Parts: sequence; structure tokens; C-alpha cells
Amino acid sequence: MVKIAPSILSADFKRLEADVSDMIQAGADYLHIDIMDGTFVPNISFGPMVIEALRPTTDLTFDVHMMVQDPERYVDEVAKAGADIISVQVEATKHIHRVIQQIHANDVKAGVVINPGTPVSALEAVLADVELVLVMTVNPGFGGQSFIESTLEKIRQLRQLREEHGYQYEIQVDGGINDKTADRVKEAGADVLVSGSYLFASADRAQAIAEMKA
Ligand SMILES: O=C(CO)[C@H](O)[C@H](O)COP(=O)(O)O
Ligand SMILES: [Fe+2]
Repeated sequence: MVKIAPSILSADFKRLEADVSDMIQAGADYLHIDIMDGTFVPNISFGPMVIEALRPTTDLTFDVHMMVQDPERYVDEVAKAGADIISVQVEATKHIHRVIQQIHANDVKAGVVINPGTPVSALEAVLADVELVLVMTVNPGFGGQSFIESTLEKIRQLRQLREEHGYQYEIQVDGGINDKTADRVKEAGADVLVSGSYLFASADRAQAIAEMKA
């Protein structure tokens, strides 16, 4: 069964703790936390202080998606704040292998992320070293965008490479995931579905999560 990771980018920040705990009650498997720096992406969200504030409220897996230029500058701080998984964009660093080592040195699981315009081949050299691969299904920076069809093929490729080589990573998708697109990414081979605007706007979040998992 797939895992569901609600993205708190679409939460109500004036009642963040209540919104997060509501999503956990509704059946979330991971909490997806988007850090945006205003340089790698044209938006600024929040930093490690928010992770630190939420950490004492739950044991749920904190899945941190860093949309930050040169993420090596902040990985240690994000780990210390309480991340369980840290994913970095391959386009944002000249030293992807070193950043993965840095994440692991903090006893945190490492993920790598590719934008819709980046091919799977950009990651091939590190696929054996990561616990998660995130295929962006929109261009990163904002919630509420439409799913990009051409990303489906990359999910299939990652599934095949994992089978061929015995790699261990989970395949995650992020952007434009709703009741309709969920079936398509599952069919292509995704293991973890991130969803922000759709889940947070659902009148019955438990039902929305259950339907996505089914
Ligand atoms: O990384 C992201 C955008 O860059 C997000 O995780 C985003 O919150 C997804 O939102 P939605 O489900 O509304 O598309
Ligand atoms: Fe994200």
C-alpha cells in the first residue's frame, strides 16, 4: 500500500499544530515539510525553526524537502531540528554525493529530488546510496499547481532501475496529486504520495487519505 505525506505548505499557519495533528489523526504516514529559500525557487516558506517547534508534538516521520540553493549549508541544522528524511534537489548542488554523506552522518535518511525538466540519468550515480527518490510532478515553489504528465515515465524508469539493481529507495511524487492523479502515479510505480492543497481542502481528510491509499 502507498504512503501518504500531507504537505504542510497548504496548512493554516495560524493553527499549524492543530492542522498537523488533524492530518495525523486522518492517517498521514509522513509529514512533508517544504523549505524554500527564495533563490532556488521563487518563493520563501519557512526554515528549521518550524520543524523544531513541531517536533515535540508528534513522533510521525518528518519528511523534509529542501528547495534551497547549496543545501549543504543547512543540512546539519535541519537534521538537528528533527528531520527524519532530508531530500535535496540535484539541481541545487555541485556535490550531490557529498550532501548525501552529510545527511547520513547526521543519522537521517537521504533523499534526492529531480525537477520536471531533469532526467533520471542525473541521479543514476547515487541511486544505490539513497533511501528516497522524489520525482517532482510540478515545478517546485508553490502548492496548487497542475500535475505534469511527462513525469510519469520517470516514475516507471525508477521502478525498473530499482528492480534491475536491487536498490532500496522509496519513490515519492510531489505536486498536483489529488483523487484523480493519485491512481496514475500509483500505476506508474510511486510508493509515497505527497499532497498539499487537495488534502488540506478536503472536507473529510480521513476519507481523502483512505481513498488515495486504496
Ligand atoms: O514541494 C512542493 C511545491 O514545490 C510541495 O510539496 C507542494 O506543497 C505540493 O502542493 P500541491 O499538492 O498543492 O501541489
Ligand atoms: Fe515538496
